[in-house]
Amino acid sequence: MTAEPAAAETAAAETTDAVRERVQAALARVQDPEIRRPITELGMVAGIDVAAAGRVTVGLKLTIAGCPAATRIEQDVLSATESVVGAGNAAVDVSVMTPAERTALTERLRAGRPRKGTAFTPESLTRVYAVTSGKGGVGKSTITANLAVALAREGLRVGIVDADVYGFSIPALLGLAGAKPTQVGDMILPPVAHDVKVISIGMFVDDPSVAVAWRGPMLHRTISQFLTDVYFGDLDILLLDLPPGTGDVAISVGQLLPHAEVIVVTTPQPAAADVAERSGVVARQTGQKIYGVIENMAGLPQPDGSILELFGSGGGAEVARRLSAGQDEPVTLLTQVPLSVPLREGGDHGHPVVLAAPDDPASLALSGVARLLATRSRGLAGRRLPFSPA
Ligand SMILES: Nc1ncnc2c1ncn2[C@@H]1O[C@H](COP(=O)(O)OP(=O)(O)OP(=O)(O)O)[C@@H](O)[C@H]1O
Repeated sequence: MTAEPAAAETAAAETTDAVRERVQAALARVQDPEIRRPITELGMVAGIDVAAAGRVTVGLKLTIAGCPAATRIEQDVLSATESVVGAGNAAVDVSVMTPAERTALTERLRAGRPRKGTAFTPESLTRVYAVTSGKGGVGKSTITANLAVALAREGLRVGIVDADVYGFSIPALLGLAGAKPTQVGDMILPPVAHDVKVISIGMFVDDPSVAVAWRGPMLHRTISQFLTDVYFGDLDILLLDLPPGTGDVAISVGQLLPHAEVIVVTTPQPAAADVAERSGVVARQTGQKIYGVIENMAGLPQPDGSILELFGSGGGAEVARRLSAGQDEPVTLLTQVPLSVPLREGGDHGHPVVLAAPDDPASLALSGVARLLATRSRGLAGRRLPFSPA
């Protein structure tokens, strides 16, 4: 009988194809941790070889040699393959993309956007908030980091641009101290922490005193590059941590992101209201809208239930009141974040308080603002309307 071997061969071939298909489906669930897209969409699966004995070897192409996420991706590919063919029956053959493959990847990620364009145009669906303060040390970076993480926890796609040239503390606040972005061709992949994509001036300078000496044009170029060359993908919300005060960065952000809305952080000290108000006024002069004020370091709850107003009271409401003067829409005081030891500790350990201690009063205040931002629609600020005046 000749029919039997032929049928057996067909069955074996079908099995091979079926195994390959199932492995392919399993690999489609493996994400590149930096790009956050399935590796199958990124051209990172070079092949799936199913040997006669059912052993499967997956060819994995890393974007660059020494890719920081290499071990994790390789392990995820192995686990995904083993979930189909069983432990011990899978192997991963790792290589690196050729320059041409890398270019194809970056083109695909740019999705037709011109090489030098930013994804964050006024027409884009990403809401942009610039967090600013009149002076340093009022907790602006801590608030930015916690808002970002709380927004990501709400299921939003969130990125942070840390443009605080004098105190780029966002990486450390999110547990990314020392992290460096991966460069794929002319594209920069931002490190990810707690589901938030982060890019910071601090990731590009080894000596912090170097960046502090940067002046307007250099700062402008750097922020512009962050907005064009960094692959954030489709974001729901981009937060910018601005340097305190009213300097060059605020002006650059006004030019590069005219639709950004500003959140002013201040302390309860009425004496700090002047400088906080000024930072808002400058933002407004550069064409941005002020969304609201956050008062940080409000009263410290005491064991007996009383509140110790270490930094006085009323500063946040005062700044909101002054910034509302002459405006059609009042600027609101979004929340008062109390002084909190867990908040400070969370920052020191790179584990934001909204995750580490979600029931802490500071977490509740910040999560409340995050929910507010999460449910706001993009609005029309800075957006070109689809008609022109007659
Ligand atoms: N509500 C709070 N309770 C306790 N500590 C706080 C609170 N907010 C901020 N801090 C602490 O205050 C210090 C300054 O905070 P942070 O670095 O966020 O300020 P900043 O305004 O971003 O400063 P700069 O602009 O100078 O970088 C940090 O040690 C932080 O942990």
